[in-house]
Amino acid sequence: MVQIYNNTDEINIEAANLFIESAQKAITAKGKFTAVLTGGSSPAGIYKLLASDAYKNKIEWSKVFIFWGDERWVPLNDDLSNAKMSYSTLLSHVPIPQENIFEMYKDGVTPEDYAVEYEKSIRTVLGEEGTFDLILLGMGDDGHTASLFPGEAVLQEQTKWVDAYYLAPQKMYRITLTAPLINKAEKIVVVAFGEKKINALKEVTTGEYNPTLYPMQLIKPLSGELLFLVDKVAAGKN
Ligand SMILES: O=C(O)C(O)[C@@H](O)[C@H](O)[C@H](O)COP(=O)(O)O
Repeated sequence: MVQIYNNTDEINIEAANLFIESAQKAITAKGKFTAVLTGGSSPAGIYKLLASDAYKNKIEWSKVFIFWGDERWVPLNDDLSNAKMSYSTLLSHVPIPQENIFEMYKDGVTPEDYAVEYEKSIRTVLGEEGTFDLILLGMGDDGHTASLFPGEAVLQEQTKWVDAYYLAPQKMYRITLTAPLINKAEKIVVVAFGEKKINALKEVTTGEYNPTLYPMQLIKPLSGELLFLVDKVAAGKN
């Protein structure tokens, strides 16, 4: 479902509310909340809101487990690191135990080996079903999501939950959750705003099925819910 908002602030409030709602529901039902954060620039406003006094006290952070949808294979103090951005805007400001945070990068190992290790961590926390309570995703101007980029072999992956590969156009390794794992989630929230997203959003939501070109089309939850929170600019209504 695509929900259209007037501006980014409204999207941030809705996404933060959905995060709180999912967290409270999961913690009441099973004593823990498993969430996946997205990288890119779009979620910073959501994270800052969640870290604000009005929001952060609504969550029992000791029962929250944080993973990422994807990561650029760079050290945690690099400005390109999705984890670095998530710490500076959210995780450093809330009382979450460090052992509940699963960064998608580790010094001294190869990205491929770490993908295997990361999948093990997911299985340990989530069990063999691999159902995250909430996955936040962004969408690139080209229709990629997480590090599922157009034309890359990772789009074909059916077995692995986590994969790592060299993304030649960006000259860097990427590590990413795969579509089959993402699709097991209870709720998937995609955030997209601004003019640059107009074409991708249109192709992904109303165009022909061509996930090689628009990988976001691979995101089709098995039994969960998929929500696009977009502004009217991205929706082409301005
Ligand atoms: O690390 C990344 O690059 C991502 O997680 C990526 O999939 C991102 O979400 C989109 O590229 C949208 O990025 P923006 O939010 O910056 O538009």
